[in-house]
Amino acid sequence: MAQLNDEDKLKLIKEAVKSYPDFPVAGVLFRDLFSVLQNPPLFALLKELLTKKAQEIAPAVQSVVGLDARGFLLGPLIALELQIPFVPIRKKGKLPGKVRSLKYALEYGEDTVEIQEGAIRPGERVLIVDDLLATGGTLNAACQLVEQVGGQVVRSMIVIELVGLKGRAKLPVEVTSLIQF
Ligand SMILES: O=P(O)(O)OC[C@H]1O[C@H](OP(=O)(O)OP(=O)(O)O)[C@H](O)[C@@H]1O
Ligand SMILES: Nc1ncnc2[nH]cnc12
Repeated sequence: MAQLNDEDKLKLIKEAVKSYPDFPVAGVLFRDLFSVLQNPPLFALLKELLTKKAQEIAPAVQSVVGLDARGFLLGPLIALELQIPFVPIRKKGKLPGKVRSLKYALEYGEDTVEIQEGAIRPGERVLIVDDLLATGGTLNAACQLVEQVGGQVVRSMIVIELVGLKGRAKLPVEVTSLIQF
């Protein structure tokens, strides 16, 4: 795969994302990144592209924040490669110690996400990573939470952007997506 350019690599990754109509509810076309992770050469390409992109869009970033749950599959790969801390944002009730919480609206209903106090130093330059951007509610809540504990969100990055849902319009920070549907 060494002779492929980045565009070719992204095309292969996009082709490997399996789509499931009407999951988890009728009317949703579910885009499943796990089908890429189940293919080691493609997973390696994804890791390479994410790390390269992170260095490009967020120079001097000091920590990577990943979102529960699928952001935990990607964020640590980047953080380890860049030798900076990985910090999780989890759904309510999963993180020990003192936490800061934020409730946010979903398409239907609401959810709460949390971060550990002290996980990010004041003024720290943060890159937020997740697998997918749909309505933008989750990523927007994550940006707010990082700012509330004193961090500075310099950029966010996701693998899959569902363009039709216009999630990026909801975000206070620029978002970079590798592939778009
Ligand atoms: O842009 P939004 O409309 O907020 O949707 C995007 C979020 O939805 C999915 O997570 P989900 O909440 O399904 O959790 P999971 O990763 O635990 O499956 C996805 O991994 C994003 O985090
Ligand atoms: N269509 C979708 N596919 C996968 N994950 C999602 N999270 C929110 N919408 C999604």
